[in-house]
Amino acid sequence: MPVEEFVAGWISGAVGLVLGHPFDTVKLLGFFKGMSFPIASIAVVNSVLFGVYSNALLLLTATSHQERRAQPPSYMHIFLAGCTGGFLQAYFLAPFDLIKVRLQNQTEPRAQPGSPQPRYHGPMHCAASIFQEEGPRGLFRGAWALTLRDTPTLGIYFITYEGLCHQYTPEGQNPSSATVLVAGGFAGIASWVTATPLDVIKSRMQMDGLRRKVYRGVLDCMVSSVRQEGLGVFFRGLTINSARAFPVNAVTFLSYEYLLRWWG
Ligand SMILES: CN(C)C(=N)NCCC[C@H](N)C(=O)O
Repeated sequence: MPVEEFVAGWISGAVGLVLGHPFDTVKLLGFFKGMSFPIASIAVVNSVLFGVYSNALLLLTATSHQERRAQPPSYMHIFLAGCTGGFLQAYFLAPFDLIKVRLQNQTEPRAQPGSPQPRYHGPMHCAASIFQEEGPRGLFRGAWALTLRDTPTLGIYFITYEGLCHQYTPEGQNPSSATVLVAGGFAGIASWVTATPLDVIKSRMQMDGLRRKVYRGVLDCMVSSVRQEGLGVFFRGLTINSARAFPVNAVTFLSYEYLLRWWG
């Protein structure tokens, strides 16, 4: 099994993460400032995503990353490989994402002196508290919604990237840096635009049960969110998600492509 894609996925994810960090802190109202935890999580998650995607394509088409320029896989194969990568990475992402969402939603640090202490003191404390209070399964709260969010949207991610590269690259050649940047950026936007409705639901499921349990499941969360807030609820965060997605995924794909070309 080729491992370069796992390593390239990790490094390129970290590069994208550094670029996206200011957007994340805006999105999180400045509460998720440390970089070591997101870098550790991206190491696992992006290497699983890119590694599984590439190895799934290898299984489906019997072509390596280098051979795929001369023999492009079908869009169906790209979509299936992307969905497989998205599905598997969701399970690695679930505990990291839960901790991120729980820390993001802590309002206490903004409060005045004398107000209650924050519930969690940092990522490790948050993980340990969830484990103690909710058991090991607690660390996977919202994982089902996360899987529903990531399985199809990562298929869309890779299909957009490969489709745009194919469109703007002469046959048999590698895409230029400009093409990779634009295709990567639009792949990020396409995946986040389609992921945003379930991203909203996923975050609600991850916060559910902290004080009391409100939702009976993903569907119940969707229905009651729409009943209370209207259809607009599914588009919360769409602008910031898309604005962040372009630069993050442009540099992620650029570094991924160049690392793989460099390693031969
Ligand atoms: C849930 N969605 C839409 C995705 N995971 N899309 C792929 C982009 C991944 C990249 N690290 C980012 O954070 O934009």
